[in-house]
Amino acid sequence: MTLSNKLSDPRLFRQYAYVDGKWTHGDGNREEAVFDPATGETLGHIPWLEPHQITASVDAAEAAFVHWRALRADERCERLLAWYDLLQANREDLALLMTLEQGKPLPDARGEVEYGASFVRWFAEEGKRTFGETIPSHIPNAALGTLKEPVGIAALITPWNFPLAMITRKAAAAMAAGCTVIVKPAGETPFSALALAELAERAGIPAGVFNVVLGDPPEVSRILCGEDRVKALSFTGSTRVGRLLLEQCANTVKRVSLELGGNAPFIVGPDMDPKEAAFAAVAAKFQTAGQDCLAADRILVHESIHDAFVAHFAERMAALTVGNGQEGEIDLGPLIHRQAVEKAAAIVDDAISKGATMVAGDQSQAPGENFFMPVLLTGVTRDMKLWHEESFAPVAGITAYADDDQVIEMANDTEYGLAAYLYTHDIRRIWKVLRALEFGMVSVNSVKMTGPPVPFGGVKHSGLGREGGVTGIDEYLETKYYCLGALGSVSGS
Ligand SMILES: NC(=O)c1ccc[n+]([C@@H]2O[C@H](COP(=O)([O-])OP(=O)(O)OC[C@H]3O[C@@H](n4cnc5c(N)ncnc54)[C@H](O)[C@@H]3O)[C@@H](O)[C@H]2O)c1
Ligand SMILES: N[C@@H](CC=O)C(=O)O
Repeated sequence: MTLSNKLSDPRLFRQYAYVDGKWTHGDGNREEAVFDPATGETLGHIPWLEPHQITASVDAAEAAFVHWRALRADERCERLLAWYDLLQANREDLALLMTLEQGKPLPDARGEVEYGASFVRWFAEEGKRTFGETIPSHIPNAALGTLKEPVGIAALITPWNFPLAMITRKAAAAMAAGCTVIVKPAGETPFSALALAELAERAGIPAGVFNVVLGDPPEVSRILCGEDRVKALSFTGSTRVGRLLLEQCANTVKRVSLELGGNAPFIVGPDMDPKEAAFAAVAAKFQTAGQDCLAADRILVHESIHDAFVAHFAERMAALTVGNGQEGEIDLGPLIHRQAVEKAAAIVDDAISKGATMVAGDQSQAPGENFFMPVLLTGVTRDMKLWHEESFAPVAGITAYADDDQVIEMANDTEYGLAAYLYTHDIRRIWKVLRALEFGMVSVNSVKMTGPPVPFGGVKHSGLGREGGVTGIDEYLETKYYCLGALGSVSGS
């Protein structure tokens, strides 16, 4: 059965790029296969656009910008809300597409569709609140103030782990601000992006406002980052590629937003119930099979409850089911590809060779070549890759600590600064640790921390800027200051 036959609406499965409102194939006959990571089956093919076709997407976005920015904010809001309604109405198909190309369990994929759609609704509304300000004038008979104006064309480059929400969190903000966008999704998961384009068209988003380009990643990004007409780049992905793109944007002095890697500490205080904390840590570590920028990568547990915590963690972890995300009650789907499995195995081997203890994680039970069974390691130390690198795999590492000062220092001992978790009910400890953590987001006694009202983003090498929340739209707005002089009757009010 082909993929389109599995969908209620077969037209949501597109194997073309989407430029200027047209489904487009590559002029050079280059293409890429897309696989189901659970089965290795080929789901379809996508074209790689040629350089002149990427430039044509910029032409289209430039032409569309003139009209899109001229709409009233409430007119853009109406179209974005129509898009939101279509995402909701097609939730099942979008979730199935996502599970097939990304591997995450269907309930998680449904959750991501909901999550991704929520950004469209949020920014549809926020677009109506891009207020400028009135500035009390220090210049005689002048009126001073600011206007908020769209920056122009935004290039949005996104990863495979959240194939839909990482696009809508950027695109909805940019489009609500009056910008036009060129999306370059990850080659592993293009079909969610293309379904978004199909639904954008049905929602009445004009041609050229939302474009999806496909191609060789370095080639596409070199063109988009080097294009002077592209005024903003928003990238979500690895720190390695983020650094590269930041350099590429230097010549054209673009607005750059970067949502990069994480290496989240999960700190458990001595006052915590070890079972409650261990169950929370399992949830924070294994979502999306550990392929999550918020994954609890370094679990730091007070020495007084360490052994009990490890026992509860192992018990909860043993109950996790691993398998094809389309089937039944699955907790963990496959990793995205075989290289990810090999990287996970190497990180585990490295930790064991440096003295970590493997409590659980029998890979002979893996249900396929892209699957990695959850691993629990104790005695993790700073010389191990598991401490410094984002494993992006279901590998949990636990380290004991002695006091708050030590755990703060340990938690901050990473180049990353995206998210941190803190589990304790001691308000003094909460305040002290929360303030001392060098992370953009700190979640206290809660695994869930994200959503549309939240300013999502990191410090240090985890990125630049914030997405979502009331400030997320600012990434796509310029502030224009005005001074209206010689007004005669106006004084400095
Ligand atoms: N901070 C966040 O909000 C957030 C959210 C999701 C994922 N991430 C991060 O994303 C990473 C995982 O995603 P990934 O493996 O897709 O990341 P990646 O950096 O390999 O790829 C991200 C995007 O960049 C493109 N790309 C890859 N190599 C490129 C190159 N040399 N030049 C130009 N473009 C290139 C890819 O095609 C993809 O579209 C993790 O580090 C994760 O933490 C961060
Ligand atoms: N889970 C994150 C994405 C990171 O990979 C989010 O909620 O945005």
